[in-house]
Amino acid sequence: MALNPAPPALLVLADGTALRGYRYGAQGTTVGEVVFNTGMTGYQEVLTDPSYCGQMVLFTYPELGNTGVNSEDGESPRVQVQGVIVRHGCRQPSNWRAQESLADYLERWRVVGISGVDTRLLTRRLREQGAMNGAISTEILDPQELLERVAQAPSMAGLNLVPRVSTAQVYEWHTPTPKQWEFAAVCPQPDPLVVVAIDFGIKHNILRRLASYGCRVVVVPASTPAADILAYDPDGIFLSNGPGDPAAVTEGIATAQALVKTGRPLFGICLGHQILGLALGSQTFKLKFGHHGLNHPAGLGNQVAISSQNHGFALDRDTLAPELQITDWNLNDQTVAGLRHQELPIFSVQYHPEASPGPHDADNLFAQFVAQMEHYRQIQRG
Ligand SMILES: NC(=O)CC[C@H](N)C(=O)O
Repeated sequence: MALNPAPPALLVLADGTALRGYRYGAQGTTVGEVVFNTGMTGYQEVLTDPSYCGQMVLFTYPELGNTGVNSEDGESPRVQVQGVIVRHGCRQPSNWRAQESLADYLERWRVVGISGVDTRLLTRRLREQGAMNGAISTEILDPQELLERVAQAPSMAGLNLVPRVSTAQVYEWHTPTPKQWEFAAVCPQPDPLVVVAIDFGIKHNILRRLASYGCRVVVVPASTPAADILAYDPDGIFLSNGPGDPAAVTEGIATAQALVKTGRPLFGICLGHQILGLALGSQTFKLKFGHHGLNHPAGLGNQVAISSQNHGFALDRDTLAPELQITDWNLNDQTVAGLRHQELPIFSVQYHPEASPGPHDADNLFAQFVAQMEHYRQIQRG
């Protein structure tokens, strides 16, 4: 039985590039910043990562959706991306864990996508000119008309998207990484360390790794003042990943400033790393096309970790506060990938140690956070 051909769809970029393809996901029109992701696996994790809020993801891997989607691999309870761009979108998945096809999943979450477009051409354009806004539509099929929609969209620089994705309620997280996927020694704790995680758009796998390392995790909204965080008497505070321009998250930066003064252990990932840097007086800038992939080398000296990355902004190495020491460079472009405070138990990484796209190289950072919290607790309890 022949499958009905998918209905037409149109993609335009802000520079006027227009490509025709087929609907892959929901009907409608969507506008956002287009970024390319070079990962060969993990599309479900990408699509549900709250850090992608406001962005349309162009997958450079040419075949998407083969393993479908399941109820376990989401990094948050919903699809977060603004749109999906693929070369070939599989409509009939085959995998023992598949519960739904990717196209149906996108449609269920009302996310507009396009397949059948030349993703190599688009990637080259974004590499040459930088990430830019774009639109996908299944209903506006005239390039000029769709381009007018793109022109109305705000630029990512200056956008605070954290309120769109942060939790409204405080909750506790208890679920560790499932046994069949666990790869590091887990230390069960009789008197668990208490971590308050500030949710700027937190990924489930960060919460799972903290639980796997024996922590009791209290997740709080991004707008929670420092005094309310300290009311939990946490052994450590975690600053999560999240979407948008870090410099626009002024409330989070002020909270981090207050927390730094307490001397408690702080650990930041991605947006959390940028917020810690900003809190200490450093500045951020927008990268040309960002880092979105699974194999970015990060390191210093002869130590290199293969890391998963997803960010469009970075801390400016020339404005780093003097008390911050660089622990990792992104070895592709020499941007700052990791920091440690010289005196206080504070450290952060621009990459994602919780992601395990094959390598688990950076998972030991969670052990490092735990060691700092244990040390802090010992000192406090004398
Ligand atoms: N994954 C993240 O936390 C991304 C941080 C920030 N939104 C950036 O694009 O740089």
